Formats: sequence, structure tokens, C-alpha cells
Amino acid sequence: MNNKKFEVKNLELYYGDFQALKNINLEIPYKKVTALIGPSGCGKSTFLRCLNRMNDLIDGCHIEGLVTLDQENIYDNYDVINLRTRVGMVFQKPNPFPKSIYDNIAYGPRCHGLKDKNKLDELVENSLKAAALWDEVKDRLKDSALGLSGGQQQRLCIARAIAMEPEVILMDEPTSALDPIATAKIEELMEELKKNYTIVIVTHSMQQAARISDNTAFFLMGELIEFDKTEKIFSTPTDKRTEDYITGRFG
Ligand SMILES: Nc1ncnc2c1ncn2[C@@H]1O[C@H](COP(=O)(O)OP(=O)(O)OP(=O)(O)O)[C@@H](O)[C@H]1O
Repeated sequence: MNNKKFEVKNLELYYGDFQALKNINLEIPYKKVTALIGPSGCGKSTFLRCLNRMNDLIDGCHIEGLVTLDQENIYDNYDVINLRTRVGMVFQKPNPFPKSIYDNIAYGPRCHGLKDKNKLDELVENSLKAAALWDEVKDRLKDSALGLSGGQQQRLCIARAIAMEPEVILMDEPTSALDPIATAKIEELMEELKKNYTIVIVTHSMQQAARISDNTAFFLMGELIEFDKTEKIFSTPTDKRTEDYITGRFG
């Protein structure tokens, strides 16, 4: 079996005249956690957004090169709605809808035509279980999602992504707004999720990257400096700039 989920070749991205990504080449393996690290402004989030074409929404953004998902070019006549169903996203700040816990999860599937109440109930339960939130909310599914704690809201957003049955989950600093206990829960959850999904996560925490990821990509000023097994990046990086960054000499 081919173990590449994404393949990125000669990717260049411009915001107007400013080049934010320079000749990026990388393969994101299937059902692993890939961490993107690097100093602020180096292009991590920009790169992440290339994987489900969220940059398409930004005026003046221009992309060259190739990004394939299961060997299909996602920039060549690819149905973006289908792409974003296959490649879900969780953002830095939990952003539940101002609706009930149940409706937050059921919303996407309903929009995709799922109307059967029993099937929806089952999907809501399974998604909340997969996001390790079911036990905490099963007796208050009709309550507003806005009444949940920040960590619970973030797991709800993960459940909401899971309900769309994606193959990939992109996470843009999903724990940066959370306390250490909520962070630990999300990290534990990722261990479980990677059995079923390919995960790509932007993180500012090198400890987090080291704890949860299988592979790590180090970005600097729009360039991919090094991409390797996480263990290797954090023990014997090849590039001096990676070493300087992980040992805290800059960034
Ligand atoms: N919508 C945009 N329009 C113009 N420039 C942008 C836009 N988004 C990002 N940039 C610029 O592109 C570069 C990369 O930004 P990006 O947000 O991808 O970096 P990052 O590594 O994720 O940063 P951080 O860790 O601070 O979130 C930065 O110089 C940023 O100012």
C-alpha cells in the first residue's frame, strides 16, 4: 500500500508580492501525526491551509506547484467541498456554533442530507465518544455548547470534524488556548485518533511536537528546512538551523 496521504512538490505561495512559502517538498504519511514547527511567521499555518485549500478564501493569495491527496491534484478541478469533507480542520480557538451540543455535531451531516433521527443520534454519540467527550456531555446534549469549558469546546470541535467522517484532520495550534489538563486530554485523544486518521498539527510547543508526533517538519522564513522522524529531529537534526531552533538558540 502507498503510505503517502499528501504529496507536496515545489509548492510556492504568495500573498500579493510577498512569498510566504518557498519551494516546499514533502510527503505526509497516512495515519500518522505530522507536526509543523518553527518560529512565528515562518509559514506553518499557511502551509497547513494549503492542504484543504483554505488559502483560496484569502484575497491576493496565489499558489504554484503540486499538492496531491491520494495521488489526485487538489488544485486541478478538484471539488473543494469534497476536499474539505475529506480534510477536516480544527482551529486554535475553539469555535463551537451558538447551538446545542447535539446540533453542533449534527449540523454538518444534516447539511449533507442526513435526516434520519436514529442515524443522527448514533453519529452524534460515536463522534463524541471518538473525541473523548461523550461521558461528560451525554446528559446535557440539548444544552448550549457555549456553556462548555474551553477544553470541552475544543473536543466538541474535534467531534464536529469527526462527524463528517474525514480522512485527515488538520489542527492549527489546537491547545494553545487551553490549560495543561485540557491540553493533556487533547494530546491523549490524538494518540487514539491517529489509529483512524491522518493528522497534521501546527504547534508552538516543541514538547508537544516531541510527545505526540511521528514526524516533524521544521519551517523557517517560508522554507522547509528539515523533515524527518520526530525522534531524529529532536535528537540529531541534520541542519544546524534546526538544532539552533530546538535548543532554543533562536525563535
Ligand atoms: N492573509 C494574509 N495576507 C498577507 N500575509 C499573510 C497572510 N497570512 C499570513 N501572512 C504572512 O505570511 C507569513 C507566514 O504566516 P503564517 O501565519 O503562515 O506563519 P506561522 O508560522 O503560522 O506563524 P504563527 O506561528 O505566528 O501563527 C507571515 O509573514 C505572515 O505575516
